[in-house]
Amino acid sequence: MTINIILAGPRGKMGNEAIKMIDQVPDFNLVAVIDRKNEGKFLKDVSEHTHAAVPIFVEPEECFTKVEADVFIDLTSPETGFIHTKLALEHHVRPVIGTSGFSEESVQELKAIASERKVGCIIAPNFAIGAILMMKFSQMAAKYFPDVEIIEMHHDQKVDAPSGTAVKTAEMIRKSRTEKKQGHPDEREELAGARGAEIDGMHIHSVRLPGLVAHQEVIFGGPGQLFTIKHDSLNRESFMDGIKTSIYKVMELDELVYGLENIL
Ligand SMILES: NC(=O)C1=CN([C@@H]2O[C@H](COP(=O)(O)OP(=O)(O)OC[C@H]3O[C@@H](n4cnc5c(N)ncnc54)[C@H](OP(=O)(O)O)[C@@H]3O)[C@@H](O)[C@H]2O)C=CC1
Ligand SMILES: O=C(O)C1=N[C@H](C(=O)O)C[C@H](O)C1
Repeated sequence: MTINIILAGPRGKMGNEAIKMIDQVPDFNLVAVIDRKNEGKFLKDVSEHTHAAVPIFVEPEECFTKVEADVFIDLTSPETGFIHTKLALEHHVRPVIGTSGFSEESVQELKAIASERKVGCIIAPNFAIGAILMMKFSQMAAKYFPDVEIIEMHHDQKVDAPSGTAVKTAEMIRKSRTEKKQGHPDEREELAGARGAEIDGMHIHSVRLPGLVAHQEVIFGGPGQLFTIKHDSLNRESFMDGIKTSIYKVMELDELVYGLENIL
């Protein structure tokens, strides 16, 4: 079985790691990349094993029109990722999307296109198995601890805040938590943003520092006790098993799945 893959964002931190992973899986074949820069006609030195040169496309539409592929991976930015995903679905190339920051409306719009065209698609705010468990355990804990604060910490090159993982965590917690406006009823921010972002009365705090990769703590509080669930991605290899699993799984789907927890 050979799965032909197009990847967008090859010069990025994740794109680079994903190319190494694709190269190591005998079933996977990188057939093209989409990049807003094209310094050479072909992608050089990306692979010790890819024998054919991999063409670089600056125009995504041209890429999907000219190149036959089974799966499309996006690791860029939310606006670009959304445009790419739409194009991939329209060309019947199954998207596996790691790019974070898609709005709920964007996900719903893509879901409708995927269903209408019967094309598999996976959007995963986090591909690390430990992060998925952190979200699942948080969902379980929220049934007993409705008071919760989410603290996500990332490298200082991250453009979107809060992280896709933090938003997904809050969405999953929402399913089991009795809705509650947390903190003192008269609470006020003396400095705008002091209490972080809010989803259904839960607060999300975003920390950005050099030295960090991707980390999240979900802290639950109850009378006389605290309960903390924590996950750390120490490098980008932590996301690769999830991408690999998604590439195989998306081949069997005919609709959009949002979140890796739904395919594991
Ligand atoms: N789902 C998951 O498990 C994970 C998801 N992510 C997400 O993946 C995405 C990429 O992360 P990361 O690799 O760290 O980021 P990087 O900034 O390192 O890489 C992003 C790449 O996308 C390119 N890009 C950005 N905007 C555009 C655009 N408008 N058109 C074309 N290319 C563009 C950049 O090009 P240029 O260099 O020219 O700016 C760059 O090469 C982010 O959304 C991040 O949150 C990250 C880690 C794990
Ligand atoms: O930008 C990152 O690095 C990461 N982004 C994703 C997110 O926004 O949740 C996943 C992971 O946290 C790393």
